[in-house]
Amino acid sequence: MEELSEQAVHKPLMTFERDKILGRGTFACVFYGTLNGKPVAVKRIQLHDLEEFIPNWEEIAMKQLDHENVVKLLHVEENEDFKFLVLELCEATVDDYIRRRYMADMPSDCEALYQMASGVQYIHSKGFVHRNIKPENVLISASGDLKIADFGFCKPFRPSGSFSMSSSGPRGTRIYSAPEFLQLEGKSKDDKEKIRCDISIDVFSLGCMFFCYIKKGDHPFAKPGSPITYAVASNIIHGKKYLHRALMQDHYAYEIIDGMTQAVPQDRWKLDRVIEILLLQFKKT
Ligand SMILES: Nc1ncnc2c1ncn2[C@@H]1O[C@H](COP(=O)(O)OP(=O)(O)OP(=O)(O)O)[C@@H](O)[C@H]1O
Repeated sequence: MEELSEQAVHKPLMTFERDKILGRGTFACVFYGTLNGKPVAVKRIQLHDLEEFIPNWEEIAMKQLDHENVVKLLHVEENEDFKFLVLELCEATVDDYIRRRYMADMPSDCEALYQMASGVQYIHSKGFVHRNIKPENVLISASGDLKIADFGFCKPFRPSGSFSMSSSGPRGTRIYSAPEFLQLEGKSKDDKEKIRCDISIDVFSLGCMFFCYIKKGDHPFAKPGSPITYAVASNIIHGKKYLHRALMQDHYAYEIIDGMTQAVPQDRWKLDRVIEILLLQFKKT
């Protein structure tokens, strides 16, 4: 009895405001809230959207992650209907920034790319592949730091770096997905299970994002000046890249983005190399 009351005293106090929605995703709604009186973001996930016999990798991964460029999970609660992930509060997404909806001071482009690459490299170092890197899933903190978020689609990978695609294929927007990932669409569950992908699918998505970040919304697989449409996914599959039409070849990021968006996974740059070059560039400026 005494133990119970002690637990009750120490249980963190979480609140959230139903009318203060910070964002919505396919499976969750994120509210402004507090944890022990401090401002936080509360991601509310309907329990029936979580598959019963499949581990909840979002929660498992986030509990293990602690890095300045990864959104921190502070607390988890559950009731009959919902799971609540209490997250460090951020101000906006990279999508808001590239669409010019977020106008606060930001780090230099080079530092921003470095931060995003460091976050993804850390996630890989902990044995997880994110699989949904896109501008909506990188958050901006009040101090202007970039943080990788939304681990709803992440998975652990084997020491070889590979993982099976099982029932999954691209989710939501497909314009940041690697070609091998897009090619899973329409395949049967059995065929998907035979296909192994590796962590370089995150590198591909991050490379596309780097370009969008620098060019404020353009895409390396979209014809410059034309709207980013479904044609992008087809261009990714067929290797139609328009990097040289939109970025000078002597721009420090040209070679990096080109290396990260190679069609063949084995040819794609590793994040160590990306980070090394960004650091050198960063020191020059
Ligand atoms: N920690 C946070 N601070 C502020 N806003 C946040 C935070 N986490 C999420 N958001 C907002 O909520 C939106 C949806 O969150 P999230 O991407 O985690 O949901 P989801 O349902 O998993 O999305 P998806 O459809 O990409 O799978 C984000 O794009 C962002 O606008």
